Amino acid sequence: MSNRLQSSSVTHLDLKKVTLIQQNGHPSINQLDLRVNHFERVAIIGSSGSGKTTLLSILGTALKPSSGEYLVNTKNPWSLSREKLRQLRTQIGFIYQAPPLPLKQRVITSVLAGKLGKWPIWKSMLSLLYPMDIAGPQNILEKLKLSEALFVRCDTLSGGELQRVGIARVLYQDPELILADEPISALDPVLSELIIEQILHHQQKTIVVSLHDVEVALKWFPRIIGLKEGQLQFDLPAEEVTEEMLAALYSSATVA
Ligand SMILES: Nc1ncnc2c1ncn2[C@@H]1O[C@H](COP(=O)(O)OP(=O)(O)OP(=O)(O)O)[C@@H](O)[C@H]1O
Repeated sequence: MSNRLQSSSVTHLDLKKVTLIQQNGHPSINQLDLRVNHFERVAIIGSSGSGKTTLLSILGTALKPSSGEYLVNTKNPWSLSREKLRQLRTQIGFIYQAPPLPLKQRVITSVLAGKLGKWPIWKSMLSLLYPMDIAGPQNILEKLKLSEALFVRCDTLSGGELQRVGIARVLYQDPELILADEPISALDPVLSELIIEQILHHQQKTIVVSLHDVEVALKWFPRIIGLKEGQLQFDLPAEEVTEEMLAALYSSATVA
């Protein structure tokens, strides 16, 4: 069996009436039905607080639904053994708005950490002390216009540079599912386009990205999900999203 089709492979994702209630009793995601198919490219748009990060966190198994069902390849990840869930998570890469990188760490170590879940323990431990691969991270950082940062410490980088280190780490991880939360929030328009292109570069991945930049979403993603108050406002091919739909999505009027 090929490496890409192990039992931990991520082929499709299903949310069935999923609700996520926060500690304050507020539902960030409310009765959401959604299916994401293998190798799909999906952009989630919606105003601040509409639930984009929460939805991505559920898809990435960082948050467990309060009710409803989340299935990865027809299996509930929360019913898997600890080891199976760990294996599944090695196939999920999460790109954060502000990546939680140890600031004293060198960039190369932070990028190599993308493989920690996939390498044997001895190699992972050694890579924290001595880079086990230089060409791999260098190659990815070059594509993200950050090759000069390979050996510098993360605390010497700007917010946009740090954001790209977080992206490099996930690209180095080479997961089957990429979830990206506002991956271009700290980048200028030229870099934003380049980075989105790099994230989408590999055809054999399922990619779900939240974006505030609607133009970028419509230009690069064939499927657009409009989220409002934790519910689907629309789920359409990009070419069918109209100005009126966008105006309603970002208006303060509440969901009926
Ligand atoms: N830990 C938490 N405790 C309580 N409420 C939370 C928590 N995290 C998020 N929320 C609330 O859940 C809702 C959805 O938040 P979420 O971060 O998913 O939105 P978002 O669409 O990603 O917002 P943004 O575009 O500003 O990043 C918001 O009302 C937010 O205040």
